[in-house]
Amino acid sequence: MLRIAVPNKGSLSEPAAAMLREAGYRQRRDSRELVLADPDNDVEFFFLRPRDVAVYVGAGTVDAGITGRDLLLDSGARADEHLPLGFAGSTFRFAAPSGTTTQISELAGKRIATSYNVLVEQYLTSRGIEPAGIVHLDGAVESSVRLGVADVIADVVETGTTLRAAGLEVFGEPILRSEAVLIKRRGEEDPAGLEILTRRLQGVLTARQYVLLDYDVPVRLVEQAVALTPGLESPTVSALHDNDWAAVRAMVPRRETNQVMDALYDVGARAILVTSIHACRL
Ligand SMILES: Nc1ncnc2c1ncn2[C@@H]1O[C@H](COP(=O)(O)OP(=O)(O)OP(=O)(O)O)[C@@H](O)[C@H]1O
Ligand SMILES: O=P(O)(O)OC[C@H]1O[C@H](OP(=O)(O)OP(=O)(O)O)[C@H](O)[C@@H]1O
Ligand SMILES: [Mg+2]
Repeated sequence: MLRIAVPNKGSLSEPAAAMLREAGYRQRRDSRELVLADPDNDVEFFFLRPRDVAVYVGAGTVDAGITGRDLLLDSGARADEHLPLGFAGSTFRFAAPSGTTTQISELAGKRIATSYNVLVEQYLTSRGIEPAGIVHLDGAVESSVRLGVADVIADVVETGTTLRAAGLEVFGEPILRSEAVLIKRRGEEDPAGLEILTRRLQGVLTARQYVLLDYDVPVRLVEQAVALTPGLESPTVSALHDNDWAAVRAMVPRRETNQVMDALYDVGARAILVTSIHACRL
């Protein structure tokens, strides 16, 4: 049985469960369940704190896990990213009271509050910057400056709403771009079953990122139309009862759907239909 660690709480928990469910796995009904066996799929899920997932994977007591790239790198665990999962996207950034700090070099001699000490220390060391100290906090890091325990913070930023509410402003380049990732133990052969899990999750990613586009187009315009919808390998072109027309089917990136439909219509395609993909194996 493949043993998989999954976040039990926080921003990663719900979307991770949703993705696994879409990939055909059982997921817990009660958020207090700690372990869940899915014998039909030969896997077992362990619901752990998001920050601890990499620790268990690194120790080899579970075979794989879902966590954030930022948490993985901050953990220092002997675990590596295997597949980015496309949700819980965020950046990890420095921020300070609006208008007070504009450059990374100004961090020298400052007190920096964060929940991600390792990420911050590695970043500063690589640039030869010595802060006055790093204050470790568990959360609500944005409040630390107002409450006087730090001069600047380094924290997860998604929309920036929390920073603005605290009167803070980002400065410098992002320290890291993070998202949820599937991780495995470093330097070991892939455990049995990891390939199937990976292929299933890739199937969900593809189903989320692409739609299926069908349209009819006059035969003389097929080349012009398929240039707009090249598909992944090559689009399917089928004959229609009317010999002057052809039917085309191709996968199209979901976010480009409407632009592609407009362009196809301009070329002369008609009966343009969009269908969601429920699951796939490429
Ligand atoms: N607002 C957010 N948007 C996207 N990702 C986020 C956000 N907040 C946290 N994350 C990501 O979630 C992971 C941290 O999960 P964790 O559960 O420890 O914190 P949390 O989501 O802040 O939950 P809580 O603080 O309520 O326990 C990190 O990978 C982080 O990048
Ligand atoms: O840029 P935003 O969209 O505002 O999101 C970023 C905030 O979301 C998370 O906080 P969370 O609500 O989990 O609280 P926490 O700080 O206690 O972890 C994160 O730690 C940031 O504070
Ligand atoms: Mg949080």
